[in-house]
Amino acid sequence: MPPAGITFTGVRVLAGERQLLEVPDLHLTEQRISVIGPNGGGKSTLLQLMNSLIEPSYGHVSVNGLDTIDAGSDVRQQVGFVFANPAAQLVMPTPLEDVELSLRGRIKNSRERRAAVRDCLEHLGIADLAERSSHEISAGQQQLVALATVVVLKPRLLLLDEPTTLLDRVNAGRFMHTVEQMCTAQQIQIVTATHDLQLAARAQRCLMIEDGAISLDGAPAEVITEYIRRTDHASLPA
Ligand SMILES: Nc1ncnc2c1ncn2[C@@H]1O[C@H](COP(=O)(O)OP(=O)(O)OP(=O)(O)O)[C@@H](O)[C@H]1O
Repeated sequence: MPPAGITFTGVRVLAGERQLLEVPDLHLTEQRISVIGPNGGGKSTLLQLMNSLIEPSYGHVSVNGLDTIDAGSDVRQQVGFVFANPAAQLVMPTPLEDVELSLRGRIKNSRERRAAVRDCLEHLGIADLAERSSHEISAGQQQLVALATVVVLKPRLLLLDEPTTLLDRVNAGRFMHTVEQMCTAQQIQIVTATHDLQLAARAQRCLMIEDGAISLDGAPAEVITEYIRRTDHASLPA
């Protein structure tokens, strides 16, 4: 059995001469991890390294024992990515067709494929949306459909990059509750980058990233308290 979790070893990401992120040594095995920190700190860069959307300039990232460069396509099969804006992930007229599109390469038989789609929508509590217009459903519903297009592929790791930015508090809470229930049931690891500190507090481990480095790493309550302390101070007018 390959080692579970995500490992960073001697990782540096450069854009030209500029260093965007440095992660010398990190091993993430907790089921729910949150990543917080100021704009431009490097949260999205960290997530994108985990599904080989970005390759490290130095060092290695591995997911469940697979190197993200040497085994990039295998890693992408294990990793699902949900972005802030669901509209970027929904391209078909209806949720049913969008989720089915994800499965085209996996299940050739159309009846089996439809059944798998309906099953997934059912699990996420959005079966009633299957044939609605994707453009007419609410932002919260669209985000659940975007999630469905990813989880129908049964990833082992789910990366959420500011997934509740466009949602109100009630829908944000519902969305994360659905994600957490499903991921716990299916043993999917979740890494969530977010500015929503209530959401970040729901994780088992929290990383704070600023200026391209992990500055705090530990229990969410402690990391978040320290983040608030530092930023309260910084946000006071001179
Ligand atoms: N393709 C790129 N080329 C050059 N620089 C980039 C690129 N992508 C991101 N950066 C820079 O890398 C740094 C980290 O950006 P990143 O998007 O990871 O931060 P973030 O913490 O997710 O920010 P935010 O909270 O604003 O989404 C920023 O300085 C950004 O300008």
